[in-house]
Amino acid sequence: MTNSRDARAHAPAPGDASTTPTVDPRSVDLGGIRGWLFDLDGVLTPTAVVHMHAWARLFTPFLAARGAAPYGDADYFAHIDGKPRYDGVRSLLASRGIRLPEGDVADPPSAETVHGLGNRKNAAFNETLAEEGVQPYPASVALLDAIERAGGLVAVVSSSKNAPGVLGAAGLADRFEVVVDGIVAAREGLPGKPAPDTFVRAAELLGVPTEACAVIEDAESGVAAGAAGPFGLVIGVDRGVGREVLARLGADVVVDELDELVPAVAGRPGPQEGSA
Ligand SMILES: O=P(O)(O)OC[C@H]1O[C@@H](O)[C@H](O)[C@@H](O)[C@@H]1O
Repeated sequence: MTNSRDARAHAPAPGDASTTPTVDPRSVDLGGIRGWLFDLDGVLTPTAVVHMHAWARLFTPFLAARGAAPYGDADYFAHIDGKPRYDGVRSLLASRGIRLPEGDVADPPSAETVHGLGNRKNAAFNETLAEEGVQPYPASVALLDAIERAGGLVAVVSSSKNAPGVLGAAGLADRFEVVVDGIVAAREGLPGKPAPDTFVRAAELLGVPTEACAVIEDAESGVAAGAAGPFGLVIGVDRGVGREVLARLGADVVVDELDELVPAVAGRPGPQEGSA
């Protein structure tokens, strides 16, 4: 998929130091937006934290045993957040100059391979999810409700192969016409975030041109993916990455909670059309 940033004149290039101030969520112009592409973990559900803790359970003892620089939350945001599972492992290992054999998806969690480590983290993630369950962010559900009332179309775009389980546990499975997750991406050979391809695919499945879609993301890799594609709007949700970082990476609007966008969605003139 080509990088078609040129279609979006309103956001700074990723890494551009001259950050343009983001737009006020209450007055953002949503006139052209008909499709809404939601990230899952950290946007719809608080499961980014579950992922974060599971990664820490993996990498804290792993790095200590190798005498490498200790693992911290900053590592999650910089190297792992929002990326597909094994890409997260590769990025973190690269940050410490550690090379491991790739192994295979069937590797047991005890294997000292890229896939073994990813599988170890996944076991920790599923353990926590089963113990604690998951409730969606109420403010995100409020935005979903407003979009539905306005006739917009919604999709989930997640790097996670656990997305169906998380959506089901959160009671959100029936809310989405389209889900492009880690399973779909692997099946279709789509590169994960920060590449824009999974978002582009979701727009295509919704039947809405990318220029009429908004990308909603909390992760650096996810906002970068939105900024790398020809999307109408990139909305950053600040769950810890920081407003400035999200804006610098290309978020046009940054919110603390998604219900900040409800007035703008509700104030739209007339119902939205279903497809392109
Ligand atoms: O659940 P999976 O398939 O291991 O996916 C991993 C990733 O899924 C993403 O949705 C999270 O934002 C990441 O931080 C996480 O590492």
